[in-house]
Amino acid sequence: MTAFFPVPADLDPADRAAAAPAPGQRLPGHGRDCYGCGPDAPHGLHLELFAGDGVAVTARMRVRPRFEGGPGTIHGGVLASAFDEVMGHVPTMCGRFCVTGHLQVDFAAPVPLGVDLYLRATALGVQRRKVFTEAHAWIVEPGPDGIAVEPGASGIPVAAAHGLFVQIDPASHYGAVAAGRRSGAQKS
Ligand SMILES: CCCCCCCC/C=C\CCCCCCCC(=O)SCCNC(=O)CCNC(=O)[C@H](O)C(C)(C)COP(=O)(O)OP(=O)(O)OC[C@H]1O[C@@H](n2cnc3c(N)ncnc32)[C@H](O)[C@@H]1OP(=O)(O)O
Repeated sequence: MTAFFPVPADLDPADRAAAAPAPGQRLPGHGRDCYGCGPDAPHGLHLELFAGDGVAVTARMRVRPRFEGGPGTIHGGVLASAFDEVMGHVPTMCGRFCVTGHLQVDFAAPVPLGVDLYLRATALGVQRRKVFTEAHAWIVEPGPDGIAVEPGASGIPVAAAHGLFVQIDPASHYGAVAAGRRSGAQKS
């Protein structure tokens, strides 16, 4: 799979925060209405997120009919959103809250509707407020509970992604957004 993503040579290592959830622990997500991870988002992805080893986050997702792009296949933007969400949680494993500055996806194979996807995202390193990430997605067999588990040898790699996430202070960042909304922007 070809990818063009400039990664600075002088990144600092991304250290796992002492308070990060243990590997395998379900992550709570960050908002019930979040398009990516919120259980109450009616059209959302309903990603289930888990802490991985080191500074890694994994996710599983069923490709619902409402995610269609080309006939019978996932919309590329939906897969990009899934990568955004799983990589967006990686900085939290380092105790940082970040927003997406740059997101890049390489699509390697079509993803049929109805399959289960497994995603894994890791940190490549940090530089000041920037956290560089990469992620991969596989089609996997459903697990015992009916949804995807870690890909074994039978996992089919379908896409990869890179991201640059920028650390913010949530109160001031979202406070400024809310102030802008009150001053006239409409939420539809
Ligand atoms: C209230 C409750 C909170 C509760 C929290 C609970 C925990 C939850 C846990 C986890 C959840 C996370 C899951 C989320 C998943 C989804 C994430 C999304 O989809 S986020 C939506 C899309 N993204 C945006 O809307 C950003 C919009 N952009 C901005 O706001 C700004 O541009 C921002 C913050 C990204 C940067 O602005 P500046 O003014 O603060 O900083 P500057 O100086 O411009 O950039 C800092 C560094 O980053 C580089 N940079 C910034 N943008 C870049 C870009 N696009 N490409 C390359 N470099 C970039 C700059 O060159 C600079 O680098 P140098 O340190 O100087 O080397």
